[in-house]
Amino acid sequence: MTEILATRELSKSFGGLAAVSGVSLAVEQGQVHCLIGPNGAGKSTLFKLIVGTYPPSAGAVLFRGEDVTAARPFQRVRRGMSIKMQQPSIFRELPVRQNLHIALQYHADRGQMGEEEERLLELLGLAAAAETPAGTLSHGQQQWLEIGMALALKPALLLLDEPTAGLSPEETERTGDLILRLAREGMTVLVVEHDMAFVRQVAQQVTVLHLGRVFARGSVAEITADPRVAEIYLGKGHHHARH
Ligand SMILES: Nc1ncnc2c1ncn2[C@@H]1O[C@H](COP(=O)(O)OP(=O)(O)OP(=O)(O)O)[C@@H](O)[C@H]1O
Repeated sequence: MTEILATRELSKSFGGLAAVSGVSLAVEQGQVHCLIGPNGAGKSTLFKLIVGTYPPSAGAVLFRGEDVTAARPFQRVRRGMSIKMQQPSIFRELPVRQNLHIALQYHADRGQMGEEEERLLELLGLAAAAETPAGTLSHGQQQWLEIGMALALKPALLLLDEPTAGLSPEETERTGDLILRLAREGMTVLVVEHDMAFVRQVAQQVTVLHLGRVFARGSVAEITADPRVAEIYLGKGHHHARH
């Protein structure tokens, strides 16, 4: 197995607070890797360190064998990271197809754009909504469109920050189906997620963060059987895993 992404002893402090401390994480090529943990565990901060939103206080980020710790977000994207953040980035007034068209301009060659649009529309389950303004789609459909725009960049690694936030259980399961389909096609995916049903559906590897550190790692079966993991979710002062 080859690592596509690794962090080495990565840390980030805000003032006196160590949001992420000494996190070493390895994402294997072709796997769906989920990053979980109770509220405040440091998941979003770690994600932002990986994509380059924040510089780390210490440690390194390695992507496809290169040290990208000092690389800007757009440089990481150019090297093959594609990111769906929580904040929407679709063009709401434009039809779904046009959104994909814009995202594809960076990668698809002109002759293939139409074909790629159709492939993505079908993959996302949005073929019937192709001419609908993106802003009028359901929340779930908007999330899928966002994933499609990230996919249009033909990434080596797809990074998703809480792709099921605010979705119904049905929409969550469909999102899981989409991720599984991408995984079967060989995509590597790193997902920050709260929803354990979704994690069970998609994850091959799970890393549990707690208080900024790696608390546990393993397969879904190993993580869900670990009583220490259950304890941190139920611990006083923490919220339960959502849903
Ligand atoms: N920009 C910031 N400035 C100061 N403190 C921050 C900042 N971002 C995060 N923190 C703090 O760092 C810790 C980790 O937060 P982070 O958002 O990474 O956790 P999380 O696991 O993503 O939580 P959630 O599940 O609630 O999204 C928290 O104590 C948070 O308050």
